[in-house]
Amino acid sequence: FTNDLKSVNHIPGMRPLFAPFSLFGAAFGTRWWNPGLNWPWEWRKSAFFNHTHDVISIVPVISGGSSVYTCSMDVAKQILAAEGKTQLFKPRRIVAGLLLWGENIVAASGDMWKRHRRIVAPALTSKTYALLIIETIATYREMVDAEGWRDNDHISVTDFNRLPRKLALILIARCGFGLPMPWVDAPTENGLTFGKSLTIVTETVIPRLVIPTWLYKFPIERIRIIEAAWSGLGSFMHTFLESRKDELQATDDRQRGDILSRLVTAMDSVGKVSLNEQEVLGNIFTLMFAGHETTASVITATLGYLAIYEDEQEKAYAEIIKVIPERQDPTMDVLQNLPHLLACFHEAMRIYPAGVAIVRELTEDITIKVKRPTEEQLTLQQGTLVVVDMIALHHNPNVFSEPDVFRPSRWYGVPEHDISMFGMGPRACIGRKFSHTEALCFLFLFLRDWKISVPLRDGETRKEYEERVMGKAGMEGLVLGVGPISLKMTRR
Ligand code: HEM
Repeated sequence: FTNDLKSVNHIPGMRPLFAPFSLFGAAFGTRWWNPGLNWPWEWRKSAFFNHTHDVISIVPVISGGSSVYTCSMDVAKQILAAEGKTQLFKPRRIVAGLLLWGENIVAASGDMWKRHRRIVAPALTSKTYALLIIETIATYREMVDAEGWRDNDHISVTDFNRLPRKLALILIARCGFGLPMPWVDAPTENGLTFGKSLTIVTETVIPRLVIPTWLYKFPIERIRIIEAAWSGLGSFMHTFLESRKDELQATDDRQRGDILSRLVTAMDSVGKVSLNEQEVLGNIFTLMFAGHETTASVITATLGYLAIYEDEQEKAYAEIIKVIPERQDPTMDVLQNLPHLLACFHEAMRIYPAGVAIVRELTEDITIKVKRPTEEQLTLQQGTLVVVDMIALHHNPNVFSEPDVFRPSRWYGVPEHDISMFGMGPRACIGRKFSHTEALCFLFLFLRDWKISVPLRDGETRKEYEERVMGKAGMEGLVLGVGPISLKMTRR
């Protein structure tokens, strides 16, 4: 413990029994003696001594390694700017959940990361975004039919969160990989639909890591279903990849524009632009995780806030009907011309930054400048685990005034590369445009057709509702999201 304190330069902070990223830490939940997994949300105001400290340390007394956390934009930028040289590394134990299918862009470090990024980032092209708009419109219509909304003028939906989650998974599957995934799909031999298997797989990464393999032999229904979903999907993906390879070889059609065709093409290349089959699979699954829960969680939060703040909703509606008065469907030009709606999406993302933590291990000492509590230089030692706490950073009153207030106008005119919720430096998100296109297109269609409000309890004010419902956030799968929200919808 004394050595651990020394390794983090005695920076003040928490001294819990278990480290947050350790097995015991995660198992016990958030209590005063154990931060657990939800402390970044629950202690977002207090953890950094009410934001009077730019950095804190967490040094566990019983088990787990020590770490240094920051809630400062300046410090985060100083640390992440070092990426691409040699000073940062993604610890394998932290990204283990992302390695279940193979090496990939999110989990890799150093030269391996450069190779993956060089291939995967350019695989998202203008053709991908054009397809995404077409598919978002089609999927929205499928959803309206399947949910029975077409002939109703007044609708109440509980647990609205499941709808954007399903929409986003369908869209990344269809547009990224050409995978067949309708809103309502047919069951297969083992009773699991393709969509259901994919959903189970994306939701059970942590159980899959923790459950020992021998337990899969026992007749426990829940575990049997998890196993069936993982193995069924594994063999499906293998066959699917083989057939796409044959298709591409037969037609030499390398210009299809979906992400998978680009990745499969990299299997034929050599050196700095090549991937093997396991790496292609690894990237497919990683993009599916990174590309659906994040955007879905922010779409839900945006609608949750717009239902409470009706003035912001009316402003968004006015913007929508101004760009397309005849209720036509949106095009890319139209979607790029919705500054208020985009600002609403960014503000919901600031309050719930879906990517909660940027985690790196230092491969050499680095010296950073901090401002709080006093201006000084601080040396962080090689081997230190450094975490940018995205929740504390985006709720830091030194960066965002009145951070608890939903105020979209704070994002007007902010350049794209300053939208910090997508990360910073060379490893910032490659899916920003994908996420913007999908979210704006869906929000456009939804708000054009429906006026939304919230089901208040008797005598409850909107402010009280906001505290009761929007204050309850937590980890959903691998990302932060608002708890279940209900919406009342009235046809426009
Ligand atoms: C609201 C939506 C999203 C948010 C808030 C978000 C957030 C982030 C953040 C914070 C990072 C940096 C992580 C780090 O440095 O460790 C990141 C990286 C990444 N994101 Fe996103 N993301 C979103 C949507 C997407 C989508 C739609 C895709 C894919 C289609 C995607 C793919 C990726 C990938 C592949 C990386 C890793 C980049 C690298 O390491 O080089 N993300 N994202």
